[in-house]
This record gives sequence, C-alpha cells and structure tokens, in this order.
Amino acid sequence: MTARPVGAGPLWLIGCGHMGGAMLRRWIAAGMAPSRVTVITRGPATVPAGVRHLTALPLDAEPETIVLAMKPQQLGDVAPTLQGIQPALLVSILAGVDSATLAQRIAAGAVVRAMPNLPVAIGQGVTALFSESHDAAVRATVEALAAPLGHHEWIADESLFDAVTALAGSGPGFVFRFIDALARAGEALGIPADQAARFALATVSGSAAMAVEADVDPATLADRVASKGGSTREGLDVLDADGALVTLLTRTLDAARRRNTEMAAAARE
Ligand SMILES: NC(=O)C1=CN([C@@H]2O[C@H](COP(=O)(O)OP(=O)(O)OC[C@H]3O[C@@H](n4cnc5c(N)ncnc54)[C@H](OP(=O)(O)O)[C@@H]3O)[C@@H](O)[C@H]2O)C=CC1
Ligand SMILES: O=C(O)[C@@H]1CCC=N1
Repeated sequence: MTARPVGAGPLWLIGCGHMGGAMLRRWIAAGMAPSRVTVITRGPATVPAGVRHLTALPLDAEPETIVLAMKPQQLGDVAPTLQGIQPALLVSILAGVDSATLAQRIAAGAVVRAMPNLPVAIGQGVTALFSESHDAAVRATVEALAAPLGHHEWIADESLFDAVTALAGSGPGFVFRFIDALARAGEALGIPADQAARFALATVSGSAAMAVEADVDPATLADRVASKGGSTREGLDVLDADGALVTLLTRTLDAARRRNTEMAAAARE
C-alpha cells in the first residue's frame, strides 16, 4: 500500500483493557482530543470523558490510525472485521505478532510494533518501537503517541523484539514479583508481614530512583552498599554464586521470549 500522510486524525483503539486503557488515559491527559478517539471492544469499557466507545466498528470514514490492543490470540477475530479499511498507520502492541503478519492481515500505509509496559499508566513506562517504515512523518506520529507514556526507543532489528518484550514488556511483572519475594524473605526472618511489605517496596522504590539519578552503573552502586567484610557482601555472594541471579533471570526472560515466539507462530496460522 502507498503511504498516506499521518498526523492528528481519527484513531481507533481496538481493545481497552489493562494496557490499552492505561495508554489511552495518558494520551488524553497529555492533551489528545477525546473526540479523536473511538474505542472498540466486545463488551463494556471504561473510557475517559468525551471518548466514543462502541462494541462494533463504526461506519465512519476510515481512521487515520488503528491501535491494536487486544490479545494476540484475538487477531484472528479482529483482522477480518478490518477488511476494506486502510488506515495510514497501524500500531500493534500485540506481544509476539510480527510486522509481516500484521501487514499481511491488515492493509495499512505503515505498520509499527510498539511494546509498552504497565508503568505507562503513570507516565514512567518503557515503550519499544519497531517499523520497517522510515517515513519521518510515521515515526514522528508514533513518537508523539509514545512520549506521554515514558521512555521510548526504536529497535533496529525486529528479531530482537521478542527479547525486548520479555525484558521491558514483561519486566514489571518480574520486578513486582521481586518486591513481593523480598518482603516474604524478610517475613521468613521474623519481620511482621505488613512491615516487611512496606520496607521491601520503599527499598526497591528508593534504590530504583537512586540508580536513575546516579552517575555510576547499578553494579557499582551494589558494591557501595557492601562494606568490606560486612553483611551485604555475604548476601550478594548468595546472589552471585555461580551467577545464580543472572542465570535465574536469563531463564526467566528466555521463557517469556519463547512464549512470544509461540504466539507469533500461532498468529501466522
Ligand atoms: N498487560 C501488559 O502489561 C502488557 C500487555 N501488552 C499487550 O497488550 C495487549 C492487551 O493486553 P491487556 O491489556 O493486558 O489485556 P486485557 O485482557 O486487559 O484487555 C484486552 C482488551 O481487548 C478487548 N478485546 C478482546 N477481544 C476483542 C475483539 N475481538 N475486538 C475488540 N476488542 C477485543 C477486551 O475487551 P472485550 O473482552 O470486552 O472485548 C479488552 O478491552 C496484548 O496484546 C498484550 O500482548 C503489551 C505490553 C504489556
Ligand atoms: O504477558 C504478556 O503476554 C504481555 C506481553 C508483555 C507483557 N504482557
């Protein structure tokens, strides 16, 4: 398809759950006109004031942008309904599903994969971006959508997208699990559960904020906590023994990446 200019035209958001809803709220908070957006889901959805919500595709003129924010497994239901509709820009946040599959299933001037993560809800997310299009207007439009969500970066090689999805897209799930585990470990040593939960959360929050501000890397900061001959070093030695923590996290990301690859294959069928 030939590229059409993209800008601030009508946007259809298909799927508005945890992630689609979080992105939409940020866009509206950042000044996107609610009248620009139509949310399409099968059932009820909570949308910001002024945003139109429908349970079937509208019969309006074609949207300029379609954002796919349902589950990857739902592409087979959604794509046929979009036959005959040709947005200038298709943005997909579907984990795994690759650009070629998207382009083959849905006609669009340009296809962009975006992989946000849940902290976009507070404007502190990460959004990885990939497109085969190097059209400056397409890229500028997508960057304008990503900017209110937090940090965003283009990925040069789509074959890395599943790994990036595992690290950044799924990453908050792993970090939330770590916070919970830190609290439970404290509890196992006798700290009351509610206090351990507060200490764990504040420790991770403060440490992350400090790492963001620091002019040295997190590994150096870890060494600064560990006094020579002190207690932190004893703990770090447990995490470092035979690369225990790195090995565990590599297996964790690899499992997530593998599932992304499986979902991509299923979407091609
Ligand atoms: N949650 C996360 O942290 C992240 C999620 N993602 C991606 O975001 C996508 C959505 O995930 P998430 O928000 O967690 O999922 P949710 O289950 O919270 O939301 C899915 C949304 O899709 C709608 N939906 C389902 N089927 C259809 C359909 N046929 N037509 C229109 N709308 C439909 C659902 O509404 P209804 O059932 O009423 O139709 C719901 O609004 C996934 O592709 C996932 O890979 C990416 C990064 C992070
Ligand atoms: O779990 C999932 O499939 C999606 C991908 C990244 C975060 N959630």
